[in-house]
Amino acid sequence: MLDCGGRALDLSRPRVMGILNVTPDSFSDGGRHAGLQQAVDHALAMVEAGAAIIDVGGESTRPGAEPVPVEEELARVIPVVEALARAIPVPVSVDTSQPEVMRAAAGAGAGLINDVRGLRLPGALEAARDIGLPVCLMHMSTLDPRTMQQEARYGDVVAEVGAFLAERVQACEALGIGRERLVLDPGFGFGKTLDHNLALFRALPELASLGLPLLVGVSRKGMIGALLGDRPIDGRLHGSVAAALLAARAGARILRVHDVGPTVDALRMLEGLEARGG
Ligand SMILES: Nc1nc2ncc(COP(=O)(O)OP(=O)(O)O)nc2c(=O)[nH]1
Repeated sequence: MLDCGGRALDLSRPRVMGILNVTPDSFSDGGRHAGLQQAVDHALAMVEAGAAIIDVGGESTRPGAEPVPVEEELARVIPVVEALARAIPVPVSVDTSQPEVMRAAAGAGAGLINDVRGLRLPGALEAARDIGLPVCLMHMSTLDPRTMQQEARYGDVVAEVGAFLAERVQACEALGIGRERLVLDPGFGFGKTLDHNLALFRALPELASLGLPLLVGVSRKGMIGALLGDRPIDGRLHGSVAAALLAARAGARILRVHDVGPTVDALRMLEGLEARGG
């Protein structure tokens, strides 16, 4: 059980994290939920469809994305976190690397920090320590989405991503952020080629053996399109659901997805059929 600021996230079985991008330029749904009411309505619909947590992001981190000024990220994210903390019964996570946004989001009622940069920006570790919420630590090859794909070079991607995550856990523990607050994420698509992503996906059981809950985010990403013969983004639903299902079977505990209903149904089928040995 993850204590998300007083709201529990039961990780005894795989859970779905609904993506709420309040950005104009996210790779698959930019601009769709930029208004406050649209954002709240979409979050409510995802909770209704079975999302166990809603992830609010104000900065696109797709390859090549331009950085967002902190003031702009705050303006996009904090009103939505405040509204959702009142409107929905499940935890709200904030997808940010900025310490100021982490602190403001915690004050606004966020229950988890989702940092694609693994608390590597100056002040991020201290902010995470101070606010006391659970943190998802994700691997990204550089700190900048504009360069991460150029830096997609590994001797052994699984070993190197695993070592990175272990190092970030140690950095957290050194500041008193206990393992019980940590979630790990190999960062699919963040400075990885297709082959790297496939190697990491196949190594999920190994990464799960690090002993901390795994978050997997492959929804609608390039690796899905590539495996479906360069399928465009709006044709990646079925592939995304299949990948989420296989990630859950491999040990992932949080599946970060755009399409909550189909993913929840797939996980329920997995649970029902496998639990009953069907
Ligand atoms: N922990 C975690 N967080 C993430 N945040 C954003 C994206 C990118 O997807 P999306 O938010 O849909 O796109 P964008 O970054 O363009 O907003 N992927 C992950 C992920 O794989 N893991």
